[in-house]
Amino acid sequence: MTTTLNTPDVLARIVAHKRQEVAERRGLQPEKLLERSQYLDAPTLSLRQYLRRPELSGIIAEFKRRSPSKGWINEFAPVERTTLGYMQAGASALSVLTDTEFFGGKNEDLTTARRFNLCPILRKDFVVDAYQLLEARSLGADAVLLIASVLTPQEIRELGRQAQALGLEVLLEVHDKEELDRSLDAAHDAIDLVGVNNRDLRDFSVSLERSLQLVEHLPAGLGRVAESGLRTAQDVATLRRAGFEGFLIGETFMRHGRPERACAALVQQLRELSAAR
Ligand SMILES: O=C(O)c1ccccc1NCC(=O)[C@H](O)[C@H](O)COP(=O)(O)O
Repeated sequence: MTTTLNTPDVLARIVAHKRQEVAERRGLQPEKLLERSQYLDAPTLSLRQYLRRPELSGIIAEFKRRSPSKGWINEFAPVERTTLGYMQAGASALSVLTDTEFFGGKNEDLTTARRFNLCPILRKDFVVDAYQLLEARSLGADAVLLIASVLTPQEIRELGRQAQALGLEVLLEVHDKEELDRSLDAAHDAIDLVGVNNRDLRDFSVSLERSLQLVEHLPAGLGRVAESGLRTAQDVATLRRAGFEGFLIGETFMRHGRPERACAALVQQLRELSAAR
């Protein structure tokens, strides 16, 4: 059974479910077992550095089957063909949603993407416990998301440090300046990239203005990522001109019967836009 939500406390419900899920998973697969993964000895790839490679588009292409706001987006897209196609289309990195209850993903989606691609992979999930960091590493992820609105600054610092100690990069997600300031004050060194989420989780509306207003406050040393609601090459070009290096795009691609082709078309339009400048 999966869940679609349109209530203001969507994140609270996701997080409550996640805590329960982590407790169950720890019972089934304790840390000792996760530590046996082949990926723990393999080096990780830097998302921050890949986003700065000038020959790449900066796009982090997301594998997202469903969402709390939209329900099913693309139930049947195969992970192998889609993620490999994203990278062949010119994406810089991948994001894989592993949450099952609300997003229809699974851990195996990430390991499948890992087997087929040599690029940074962000494990997109709702981290509330250090167990999930080791789990992310054991699945072959290179980076994890920490969401400022569901963690205290101290939790961000602790989880961020533990992630980095495992070789993972940390993408901190913020919605406004207040979340940004309190997280940076407590945990600057435990963060590698900052993502501004354009989606208002109270009503699910999206506005790129959120990113455009916050970009000047993002520290230059950290990777800068615009997240959610990006639809066109023009959106990406506008955000790039404003100072962003990374562009996280899910639904725009996944809505298409062949998501990788939608990604290729957008990358091509982006090339045409920069050639015309
Ligand atoms: O996508 C949602 O409806 C959503 C609801 C509640 C919490 C998180 C949610 N999305 C997770 C994401 O961060 C997005 O998948 C990601 O930024 C890509 O967004 P989009 O391009 O708009 O699919």
